[in-house]
Amino acid sequence: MIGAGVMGETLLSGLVRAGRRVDQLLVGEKREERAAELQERYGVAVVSNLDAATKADTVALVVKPQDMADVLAEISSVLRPGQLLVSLAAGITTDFIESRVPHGVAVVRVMPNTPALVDQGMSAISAGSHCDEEHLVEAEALMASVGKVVRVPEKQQDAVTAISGSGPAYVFFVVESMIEAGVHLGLPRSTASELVIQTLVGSALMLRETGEHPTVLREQVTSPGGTTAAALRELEIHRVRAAFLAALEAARDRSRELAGG
Ligand SMILES: NC(=O)C1=CN([C@@H]2O[C@H](COP(=O)(O)OP(=O)(O)OC[C@H]3O[C@@H](n4cnc5c(N)ncnc54)[C@H](OP(=O)(O)O)[C@@H]3O)[C@@H](O)[C@H]2O)C=CC1
Ligand SMILES: O=C(O)[C@@H]1CCC=N1
Repeated sequence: MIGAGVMGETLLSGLVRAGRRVDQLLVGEKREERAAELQERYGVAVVSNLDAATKADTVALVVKPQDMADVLAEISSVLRPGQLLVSLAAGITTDFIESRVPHGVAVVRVMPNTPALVDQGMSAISAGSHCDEEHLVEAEALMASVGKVVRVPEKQQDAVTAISGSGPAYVFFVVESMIEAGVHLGLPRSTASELVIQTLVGSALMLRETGEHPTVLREQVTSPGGTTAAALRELEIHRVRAAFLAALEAARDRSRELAGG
């Protein structure tokens, strides 16, 4: 693994929880303090990027999109055909990577998300042009250590990034907003937090376990002339639905821009 920040460490911790042998993992990390932290926390060997790329059959690239070109320039000379590069970077296309590494290196683009930290991640994967089924299965197995995995055509990855990649942030934003509103209504902050978090978890499980359309579930809560109808009217007046559409379009567009630096 090259790049062990928020997402890299999330994946690393998941691999360790899933029982991957730590002696088969290598992390490329330059900062000494961070290297020591990772070594102590997971017992994983922290090496140079070149070392990691030389020794590993599969290299997960978990650096920021803006650092990807530099990292590829650094490791390209030791990469070989058949080796698998799994990129978790937003916006970076398989073309971008393939044009910077030796011909025949297999590339898989992945869009993960942070609920991977509690093994409830959502990853979408897409094959590059030198990728066979075995490479895809390998990338799938990697991401399945931390949650659910789907295959998508690469042209959908910017939209996926806007939905599930960035999605946890929108959910946390809604949670924050509801807790603050609860405090405004006079609830102690701890009570408001507990109510909101359990409501979120319960609603999420209902969606998954009933398989019902969210509209049906929302209608079940909305008694005629009641409290929910009054609240939803305000959300419509404040154009929350339109705001979500604009927000997701902005995220998709930013993903498209990122490969350009
Ligand atoms: N956070 C998220 O929710 C998600 C992130 N992603 C993708 O994951 C990638 C990483 O994001 P995130 O973890 O949030 O970002 P972070 O900034 O937390 O992590 C990036 C890491 O890469 C390291 N790094 C930078 N340059 C190099 C280098 N040359 N060699 C080795 N390591 C290097 C950084 O080290 P240092 O701090 O020392 O510079 C840092 O630890 C991004 O491409 C992002 O698009 C995808 C989906 C979700
Ligand atoms: O904000 C970002 O760019 C990254 C990609 C998806 C989630 N975090």
